[in-house]
Amino acid sequence: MAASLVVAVAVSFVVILISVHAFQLLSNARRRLPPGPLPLPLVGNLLHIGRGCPHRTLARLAERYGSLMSVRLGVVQAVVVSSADVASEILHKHNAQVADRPTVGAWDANGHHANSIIVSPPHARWRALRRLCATELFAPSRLNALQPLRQEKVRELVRHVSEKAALGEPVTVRDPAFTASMNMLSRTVFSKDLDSGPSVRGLKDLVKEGTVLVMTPNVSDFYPVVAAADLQGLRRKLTPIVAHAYEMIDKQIEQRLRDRQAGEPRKDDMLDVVLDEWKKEGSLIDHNAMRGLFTDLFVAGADTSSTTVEWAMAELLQNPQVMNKVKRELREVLGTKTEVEESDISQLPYLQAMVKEVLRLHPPVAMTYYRAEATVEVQGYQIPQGTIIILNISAVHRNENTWDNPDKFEPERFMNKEREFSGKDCRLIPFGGGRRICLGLPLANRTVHTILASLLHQFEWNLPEEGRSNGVDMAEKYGVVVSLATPLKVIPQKCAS
Ligand code: HEM
Repeated sequence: MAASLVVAVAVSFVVILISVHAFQLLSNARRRLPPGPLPLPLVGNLLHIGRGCPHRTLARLAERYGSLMSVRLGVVQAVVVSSADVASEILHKHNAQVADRPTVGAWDANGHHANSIIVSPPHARWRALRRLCATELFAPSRLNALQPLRQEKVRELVRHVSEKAALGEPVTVRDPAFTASMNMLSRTVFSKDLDSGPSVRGLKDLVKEGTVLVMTPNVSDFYPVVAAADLQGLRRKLTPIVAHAYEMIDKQIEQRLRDRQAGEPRKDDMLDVVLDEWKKEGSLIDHNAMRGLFTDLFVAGADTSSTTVEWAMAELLQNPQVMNKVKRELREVLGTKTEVEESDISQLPYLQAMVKEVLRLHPPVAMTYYRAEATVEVQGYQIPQGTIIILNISAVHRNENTWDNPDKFEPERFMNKEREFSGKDCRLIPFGGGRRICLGLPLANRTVHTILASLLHQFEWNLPEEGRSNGVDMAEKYGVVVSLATPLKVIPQKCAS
């Protein structure tokens, strides 16, 4: 009797599941969703996407289903954009309706979701913060004024590599590049290093551990009804990490307020500007918004820049003729000057073309995510309100309808071409586009070019023995950034001055 009851319940469950699924498929067809692989009950297309490098799997699926493709992530409806034309419709024509972000379960640790500029809905406080960033924090005049503080960090990087060169030891490129990017950012925000002394590993580890947790596929994001339960404990594990980051930021805020009271001169860095804004009557920026903004700048800023440096070195070692051309340009433009400064970058068109090509082939943020706040029509299909829009930057950058030899590393394709990262030209969008375009673009541009130019101008680079016979392992690892799966190790040799 009991056994037949269990069978009856199980059969009813399967019938309900199949009916709901069939109903969903029918209503998808009625809603004119873009085509896509057939979703399975409950898991949707998660099995199609797999766990390795989703930007690659989705690009392959798009070859079959089109550059606007439906996928279901668990029970969450999404569409994937894989061409410049469709990206342009999303980023230009409909951007006002699709500039929200999806909820990221783990990101709500310590209430960070409400404070984070990266995931905030595009409403009043987010707009106020973005305006402040564009007009003040990342304005050329402020970045120029803080340049000497960053230059000290470039010198420190060169000193570190020189020591390795003197010992004949290899450098694991991503490590000093990460430290330099993090410190250049920290100097721009707080006029000091946050990671000197015993906390060096502290800040670095916070960012690394935090990003791993955020990028772990999370049941909460695919089945929002169970999000509160935090079944994998990702939000719980991230909570002390965010709390620690907030604590570090609070210390900087408190110290600066004390300095102000003691009549210390202003530093006019990002912290000073944000504190001024906070004190204004009716300001939308409160203590939590400051914590959210500064935490997000470190999360978004350091790994992206250092990963770009590592990919660039990897491509240059695979393409010695490009390496020689960049070095020759540096010699011709800088002459006997050994130190590269941010103001030199505009005189180095081939270096800039090379960085563009690196960001085309290896965009560190391979996919970015939006959420439709209203139903929009794109390419004759409907994207219903609430749908997640995945912009597959990597697929757009390797689309063969846009690029000749899309997988080939050819910086020359950017020489004498007006192709900037502003998001206007959707063929090249490593910083995303529309209202949510990367906030740190102006600083990232300076950081990446200066670090790379310094490393290339001052050193010769050679692969260690095993790399010389096998070449660089260019396999990717997916995370908040897409990095080389095997960290790149190279032996520096100081150039004769
Ligand atoms: C090579 C370096 C970098 C790359 C490739 C990069 C790329 C991106 C991309 C693709 C997005 C998503 C844009 C979109 O959704 O349309 C983004 C967002 C963002 N980036 Fe960057 N980024 C870099 C460096 C930085 C730096 C240095 C900072 C800060 C100092 C920064 C801060 C941010 C922030 C705060 C957002 C979220 C903006 C929002 O949602 O309103 N990024 N970045």
